[in-house]
Amino acid sequence: MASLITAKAIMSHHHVLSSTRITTLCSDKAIDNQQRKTKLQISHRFFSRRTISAAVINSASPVPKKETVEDERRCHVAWTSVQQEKWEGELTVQGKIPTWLNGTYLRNGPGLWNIGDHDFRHLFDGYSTLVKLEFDDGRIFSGHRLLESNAYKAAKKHKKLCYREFSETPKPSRSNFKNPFSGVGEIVKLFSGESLTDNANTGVIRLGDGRVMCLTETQKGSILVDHDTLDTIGKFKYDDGLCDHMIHSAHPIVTETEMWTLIPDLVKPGYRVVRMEAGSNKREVVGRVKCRSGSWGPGWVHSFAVTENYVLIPEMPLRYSVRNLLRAEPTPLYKFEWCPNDGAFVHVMSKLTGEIVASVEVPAYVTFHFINAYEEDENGDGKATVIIADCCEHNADTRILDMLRLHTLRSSHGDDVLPDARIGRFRIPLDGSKYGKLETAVEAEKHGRAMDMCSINPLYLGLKYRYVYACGAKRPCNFPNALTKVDIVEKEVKIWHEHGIIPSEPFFVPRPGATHEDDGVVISIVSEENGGSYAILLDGSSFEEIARAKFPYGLPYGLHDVEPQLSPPSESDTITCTCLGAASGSLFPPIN
Ligand SMILES: CC1=C(/C=C/C(C)=C/C=C/C(C)=C/C=C/C=C(C)/C=C/C=O)C(C)(C)CCC1
Ligand SMILES: [Fe+2]
Repeated sequence: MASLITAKAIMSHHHVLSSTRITTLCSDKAIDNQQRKTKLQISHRFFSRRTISAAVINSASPVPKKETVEDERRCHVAWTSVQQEKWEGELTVQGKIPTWLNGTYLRNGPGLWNIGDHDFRHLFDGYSTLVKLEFDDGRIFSGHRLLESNAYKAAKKHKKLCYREFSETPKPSRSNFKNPFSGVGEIVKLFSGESLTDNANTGVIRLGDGRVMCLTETQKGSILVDHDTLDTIGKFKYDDGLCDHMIHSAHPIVTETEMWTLIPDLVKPGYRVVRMEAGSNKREVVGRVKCRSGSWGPGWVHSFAVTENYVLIPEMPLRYSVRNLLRAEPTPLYKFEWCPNDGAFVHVMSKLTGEIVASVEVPAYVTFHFINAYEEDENGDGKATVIIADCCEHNADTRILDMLRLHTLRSSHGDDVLPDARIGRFRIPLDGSKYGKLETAVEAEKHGRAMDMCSINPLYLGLKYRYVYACGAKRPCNFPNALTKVDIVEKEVKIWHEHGIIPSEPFFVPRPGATHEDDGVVISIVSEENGGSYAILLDGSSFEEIARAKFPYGLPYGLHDVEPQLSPPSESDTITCTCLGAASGSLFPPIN
């Protein structure tokens, strides 16, 4: 590892370094003695200083004013593109990293929101940027790197958008402007997946066989990376005929032995539930569920949940819309439409047989991230009677999607504009009842009425659990600005916050040998108001700071860390934690 780390690099970031220090963009001047030996790895070609033109995204939105470079300077570093393609170096640690914490933490997210003079609209449009924290005997070696997706490479080459991103559509070429058949061509390109992006900016997983993959919601955006160098290895080639369906959940559920995911069917609205063995590239269809609502498209499935024996398939009233997928200009709900009158549902499929064992109507909901789910045996006879599934629920309010427009995020004036969210708890009876319940698990005021980007102790995946780590808020805010630990049994919340910060998804790493669910550390990367960034380690139990390590530059907000990937614990097993080695070592089964 040391040899890889020797190429430490420095960058000057115009948000980090004040004019009294280094003022040039992407300068190769040394920042301090330790970094003087470093080698710069910067690509100037692609990153330009520019005027930011904030675009109008829909008729319902007011016309945003044009931003200037000065505006961008003033905007939070969380919403500012990285200034170079890659960096690698050692961070100076304040505090003490636990000696058992060895291995690599990975985070994925959009980190570059402009090509030449064109600025993207939405947080989810940005090009995937991986960040790593390599914990080695109390030291942290870090780095970031843009993912070499075809979408990013083409944009870099042609200095323009070439694929359909979340809210952005490439402009038709001049020759196509007057071509009456170009619309048909666009439909073909969309349905063949050709025009869709492979910008895998959403999640990162480690498969049971050790391969590390970045993901977005297009299947072609499944890209293998080297977790050490952050090099892009190439496309993950699914060895099955299921790619025809183009889209899948961005959050598969991965264990040491298998991977589960959902593939929505846009033509015959429904979902395929698929399973892939560790070491294989072939997914098998375990079962299919038909949508219950009469709407044209299936509900959006960004994520879903599993228990020991079941897969939960959410059918949200926020539905894929083929019409909106095709539009050149984004609608208020981008590729989706809101159809609450057609009902909201949750389906439960047996992992073993693929049979649907429950399909219930529930109150309308909007969720992107399921937290966890488990089976409950209310009669005590060993037979599950109900499924509990928790998610970050946005009070059935779709405004959150539009709140994540870059213009809105960048023009924060201290107003309290973040719509409320809560931990939504589904109770799904397995007795054939028609209806399920959706309740608030913990009074939302306690976590600042913000709740998203969640994680749990990965050893409790699919099992009864007690603690949720997530981003919450200290109001007023326009984005979650605090880390929270929620005890969903005692209904208590701990908050960690510093003025002006935007923390990324907290990632819980259990301590080897732990006997309590919250015995471990929580890792997050924080973007600061002054343009800086640091990695933070909190104690999983007290939720107090253990250590932090400052980056020599500011990092933008990131979406997700590597997903949990542990075998469910059994009484006699010693479990090796494999969160990319984030906590290498042996863990004993947790005690409930
Ligand atoms: C929807 C289609 C696509 C893209 C989908 C993508 C990139 C979805 C990403 C969703 C994410 C990152 C959701 C995160 C939500 C976080 C929230 C709500 C945080 C709230 C904080 O308060 C394409 C792949 C472009 C193709 C067609 C369809
Ligand atoms: Fe996500």
